[in-house]
Amino acid sequence: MSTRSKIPATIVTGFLGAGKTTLIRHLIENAGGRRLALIVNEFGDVGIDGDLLKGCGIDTCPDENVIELANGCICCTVADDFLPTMEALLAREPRPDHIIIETSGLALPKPLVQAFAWPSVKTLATVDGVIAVVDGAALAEGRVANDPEALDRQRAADTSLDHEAEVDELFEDQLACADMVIVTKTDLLDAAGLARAHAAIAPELRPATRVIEAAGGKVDPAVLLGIGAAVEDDIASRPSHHDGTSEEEHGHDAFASFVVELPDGMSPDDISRRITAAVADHPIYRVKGFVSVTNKPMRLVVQGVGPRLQQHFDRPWGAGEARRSRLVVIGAQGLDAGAVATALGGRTAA
Ligand SMILES: Nc1nc2c(ncn2[C@@H]2O[C@H](COP(=O)(O)OP(=O)(O)OP(=O)(O)O)[C@@H](O)[C@H]2O)c(=O)[nH]1
Repeated sequence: MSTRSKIPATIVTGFLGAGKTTLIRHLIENAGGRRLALIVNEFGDVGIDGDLLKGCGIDTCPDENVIELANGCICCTVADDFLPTMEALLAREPRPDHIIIETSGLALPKPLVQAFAWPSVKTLATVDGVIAVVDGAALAEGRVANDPEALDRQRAADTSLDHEAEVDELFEDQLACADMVIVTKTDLLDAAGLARAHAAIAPELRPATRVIEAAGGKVDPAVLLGIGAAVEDDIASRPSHHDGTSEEEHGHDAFASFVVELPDGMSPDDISRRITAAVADHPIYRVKGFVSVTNKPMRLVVQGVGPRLQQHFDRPWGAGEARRSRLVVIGAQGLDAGAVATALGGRTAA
């Protein structure tokens, strides 16, 4: 048994586009000297979130402390990807003070918590808390995280699948596992919208779960870290729709993901118009990526969550960096990659 104290780890879960990366970015920037290590998992195989979290220029969170796991959903690859990564991280000197794990928006948090009961991890680390991030604006509009009309069109086209049930179950699992819930995007909400968002999550919460509101991910790290829940010892009190199911039955088959490569010369307005049209016509939950705009030295970050779209230039393209324009698209199973790529004015990347 190690005489050293266990390293606390915080699992940040939440549906696609809820605001996990934004919350973690603020946390890194305000970590107050704590040495943080991040494990970032994405459903698609292009690491957008990891890239956004790297290069934040904070000494206590250098790039090598941001580890990307982009081979699919972390909850399905626990033994192959997550455990070896954790073991390597726990062997590092100096040890991190705290580990933050951002799951993909489609991940179930519980299998990840269970990994902390593995002997190689249990003696060295503990789950300090599970934080579920929920999209307050989407909840206020009466959608968990998706566009109900697009889903209805999809269901009409494919009656064998119940995508809404999959999304709802995932949402409920993420909330039922949480020690703390962050209701994001409150800057977009009035008091009535905020009340609707709270009402939508209330039935899913365990009695002790704290709910915090946030705009722009601004939550004091002292609130997020140090919950001390030792979640791996309390797993039985966190019900899941997927208890007793195998990895194949987690329901990720209900989702599709691909990358669209855009040609040079598209303007931010072109891209915005095209994404808006594609989201209106196809069951797309999430679009995100980096775009090279002609004659602009800066990289354009494109973020779509359901019908809501944001763009900003984040940093100059590096000297030796290929200026590629690539968007990750995540949607319901059966999403027509070719048709979406055409609607976006590009082609699917190999
Ligand atoms: N207006 C507003 N936008 C927000 C807020 N938090 C996040 N966003 C935006 O929502 C979009 C998604 O935010 P992310 O932080 O990338 O969400 P995520 O949960 O990490 O997304 P995935 O990893 O793809 O599941 C981005 O365009 C953010 O700028 C907020 O508090 N207010």
